[in-house]
Amino acid sequence: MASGQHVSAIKGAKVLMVGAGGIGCELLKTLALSGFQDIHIIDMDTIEVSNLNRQFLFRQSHVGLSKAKVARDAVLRFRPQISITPYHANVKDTNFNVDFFKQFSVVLNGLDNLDARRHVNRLCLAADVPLVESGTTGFLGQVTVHIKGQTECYECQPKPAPKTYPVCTITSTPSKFVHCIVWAKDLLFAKLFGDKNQDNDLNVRSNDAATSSDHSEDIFEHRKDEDIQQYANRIYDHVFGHNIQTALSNEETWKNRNKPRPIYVKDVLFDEPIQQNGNVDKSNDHLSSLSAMAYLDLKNPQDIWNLRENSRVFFAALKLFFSKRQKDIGNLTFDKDDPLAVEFVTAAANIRAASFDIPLHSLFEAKGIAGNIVHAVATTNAIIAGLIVIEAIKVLQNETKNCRMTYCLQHPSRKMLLMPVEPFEPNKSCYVCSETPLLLEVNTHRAKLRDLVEKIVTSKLGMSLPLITHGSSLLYEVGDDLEEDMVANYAANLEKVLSELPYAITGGTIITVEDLQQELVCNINIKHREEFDEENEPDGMVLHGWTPAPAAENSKDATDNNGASTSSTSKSAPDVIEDDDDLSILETGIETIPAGGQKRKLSDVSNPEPPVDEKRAKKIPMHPENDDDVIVMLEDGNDDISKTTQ
Ligand SMILES: Nc1ncnc2c1ncn2[C@@H]1O[C@H](COP(=O)(O)OP(=O)(O)OP(=O)(O)O)[C@@H](O)[C@H]1O
Ligand SMILES: [Zn+2]
Repeated sequence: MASGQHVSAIKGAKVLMVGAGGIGCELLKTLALSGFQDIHIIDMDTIEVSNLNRQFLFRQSHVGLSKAKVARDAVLRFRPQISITPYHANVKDTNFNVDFFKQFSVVLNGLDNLDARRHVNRLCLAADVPLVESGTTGFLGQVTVHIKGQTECYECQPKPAPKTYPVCTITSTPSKFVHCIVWAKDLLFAKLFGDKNQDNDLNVRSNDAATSSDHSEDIFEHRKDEDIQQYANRIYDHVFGHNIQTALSNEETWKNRNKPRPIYVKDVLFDEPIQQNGNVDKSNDHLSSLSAMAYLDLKNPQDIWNLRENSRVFFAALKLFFSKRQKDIGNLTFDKDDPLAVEFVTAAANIRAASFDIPLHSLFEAKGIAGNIVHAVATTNAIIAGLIVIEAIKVLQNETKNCRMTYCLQHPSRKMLLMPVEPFEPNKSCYVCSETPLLLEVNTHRAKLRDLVEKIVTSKLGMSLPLITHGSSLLYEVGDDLEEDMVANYAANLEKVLSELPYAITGGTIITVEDLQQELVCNINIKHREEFDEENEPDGMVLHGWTPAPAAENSKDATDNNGASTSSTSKSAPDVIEDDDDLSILETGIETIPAGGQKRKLSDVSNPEPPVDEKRAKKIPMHPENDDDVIVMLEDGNDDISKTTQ
């Protein structure tokens, strides 16, 4: 039962919700039913069919409409007296500035990507508004509370780095299906359909220079007037036959490994007239329905195709791309929502798997691995939304000491499914919420200002509207209202190496990087360094004191999820207490949390890396049930795992 104090805190609150997806729909409903009267919602998306299974405020007829607006209308139907203000917009838009944030009593995030989360964190710090942050991945979830000066900010702790694999495992010695998927998606698919100028390690290297396929770079080019089937055969024989044969010549590699088997078209489709493999004209012309499975009459995506079927899908998909989606070729990146791309990648991964004697997988499974998909669990979203509201109410009543970060586990640990943890104090060396300077090692005679802006300021520090100064001189700035000569001046600076800028950046220089919208200011100490390791330091510069986050959050920032992150899923499956059937769920209601509750943190739930601070090492024991089954990856730069529900 809510006390009078709760009621007035709730009624007087003006709340900003960011994200009206899986968590957001649950959250809006719970806020409305809890008595909140003034709710603002920002969401940039429109409703998709795939949202309907769990985003219960939306119906089929809403597909294509703004999530924020439809969510408002749906809730007003059962709470017509409250005020809900929707914004169909990106929270990074400049009109959502510090003044906009200042009007709210608390901000509640139901987002699905780090880029937006970091942005909101910074605005909340600048506006001094408490933030309740959340995320879910399948059965796992978390709610954390961030109050300026009192608790950690969202960026005080390192975020999980994307799971990566050694290049040689992918190109030469795969041992798991996921390696074949990465090869098919990031190398073969990218080579055939993506940007031709991108580096690509598809070709294996041979000890014998004469047979090295580095010489056959143009093998992947579709030659003018070449029949598509011939082209497809050539590619097939090259990547599954010739390249494997070449790899076999590196005998050292196979001393302690099973040798792969080269596979050629003639071995697999020996009795099939080649032309029948690609009667693509039967296929429907509508892009979204272009499907190799459809015209090969393969119906069940959960079937595991044999080598021959995979080969037929490979040819059909490749031919459909070249005959029906010619315009896309050269611009494609793998998209889990592109059925033809999924078919191609599944087939190619399976053929490679067959070559390396790795068990084949169904399209359904392959899509899950390739798209970093962890199936969403509506109940987790509902639990997390409830916890967000509980924490928000504590924040509104200034009961900061009672706030808890709560982790929702997949299996009970010590009879608990919900694990509350006392929030930590701000990290004194966090460059976002403290003023600790960063250190950048860079070759100031080689790196250009453009490198600094793109590799550090934008991608690592997550600044949208940066301004770079050295002493009192302005080196670079972004904005709509800049004068023409300034724009030209900054454009010229971008192309200059750091030591040749009008106000030279050299070893010992301190530059200031600022984001005007986020009101974030960072000082960066520059340290000149001559050499960088190409493999381990590909940026040619190293930033210290920065919280690493998944690379290039490019997809729907890209593609995806509500949150708890990727690789963490595999590493953080909580301990299963097998004999514990009668689980009890620890109540985390405002009244029931023991003051000074357990000070321990499931750092692995949100962070697969070892705890930075020894204090944090008191983790709840965990072990993945089966590491291989839950592996997910982020090579494509997606910051988070995506999820779907079947
Ligand atoms: N920068 C942003 N500004 C505004 N809204 C955002 C921003 N980034 C993400 N969102 C919103 O956050 C919500 C996250 O919800 P959710 O994780 O359920 O994703 P989804 O896109 O609805 O579903 P799925 O990714 O599983 O298909 C989405 O509705 C998305 O539009
Ligand atoms: Zn911080």
